Amino acid sequence: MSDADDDAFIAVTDLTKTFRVRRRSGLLRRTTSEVRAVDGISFTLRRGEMTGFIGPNGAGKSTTVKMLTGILTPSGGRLRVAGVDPWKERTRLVRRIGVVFGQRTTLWWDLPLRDSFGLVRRMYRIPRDRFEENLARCVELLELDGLLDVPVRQLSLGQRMRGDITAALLHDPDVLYLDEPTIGLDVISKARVRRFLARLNAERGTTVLLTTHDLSDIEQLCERVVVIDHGRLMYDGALSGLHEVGQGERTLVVDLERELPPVEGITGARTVRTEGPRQWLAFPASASAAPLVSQLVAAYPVVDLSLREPDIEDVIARMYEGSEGRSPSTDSGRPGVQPQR
Ligand SMILES: Nc1ncnc2c1ncn2[C@@H]1O[C@H](COP(=O)(O)OP(=O)(O)OP(=O)(O)O)[C@@H](O)[C@H]1O
Repeated sequence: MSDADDDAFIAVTDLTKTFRVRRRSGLLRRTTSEVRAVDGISFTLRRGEMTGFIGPNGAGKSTTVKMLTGILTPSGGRLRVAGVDPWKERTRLVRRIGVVFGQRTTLWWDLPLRDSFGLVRRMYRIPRDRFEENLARCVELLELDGLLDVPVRQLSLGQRMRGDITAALLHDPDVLYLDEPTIGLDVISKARVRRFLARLNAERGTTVLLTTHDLSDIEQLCERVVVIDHGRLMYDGALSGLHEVGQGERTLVVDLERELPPVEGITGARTVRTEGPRQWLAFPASASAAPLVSQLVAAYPVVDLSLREPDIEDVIARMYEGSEGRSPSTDSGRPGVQPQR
């Protein structure tokens, strides 16, 4: 049996990363301090799992992904990705992983997409037939037809993102790290990218670690979510459990015919804000909106309605409230607020 068949395809154990930062203090003096970007996190991913990796800005997500890809060396702990130590065997690992950063492209700005892909083929020494087959598949599923001869600089954000995803997959990686793959995309482009990723995971069994601030990316793609903050593991479990732990709330935004006192008497909801004829009603994320809507429409002159999902920052903030007074991590490395997997 190869290491790739092991249950823990990616194993992160007590992983730590500290950076030494030099700061000017006063006119001439400089002081050195330490930033603990990743502070003893542990989790494992099985082969073929698609997992959300989330946390607020500065939580340590990128630093963790950089260690998983071998770009950064850990300060402590252990790491295995597809049986390989990323930092020590980076060149071996590179063939097994693909990386997509939503905020910057790995494509050549002045070259048409086709030429960028050709360079990727040479870099990874991908056999011609394998390359052609993978490219044709991505072009079809990501709807890149007609864009292959366009220079990258002329592509829209959504088109460029689909190009980046293709470039990351041409060498058939076993693991794909995606960092904000839907950031700035319109609804249609987002849907296209999500559909593609779901299919990739289902058909090819690609192990995917998805970093995003968009909770609906996670909702549509991942059953499991790993949350970190201040470099520490806050939660590892089902997305539904995260809502429960974080007591996530959804909001119904209601436009009434005219300005009225705060809406009341709607079972399971409470009015949290009013602004002219518009009112915001919060209710538990796990509850259905349908009964609230019927009660509202029966009792109030409703002109329009829309639903707002909780965002990741909200949910994490609530996790903190829920675990107030407790350390984010228990001795086992699992947080007090974390459910069992
Ligand atoms: N090269 C570096 N030198 C010093 N500090 C760093 C370095 N890289 C990251 N940090 C610090 O480490 C912490 C974690 O940063 P990281 O980029 O991993 O967070 P993140 O969760 O990816 O945030 P974001 O969502 O904003 O991208 C932050 O405090 C950041 O300032």
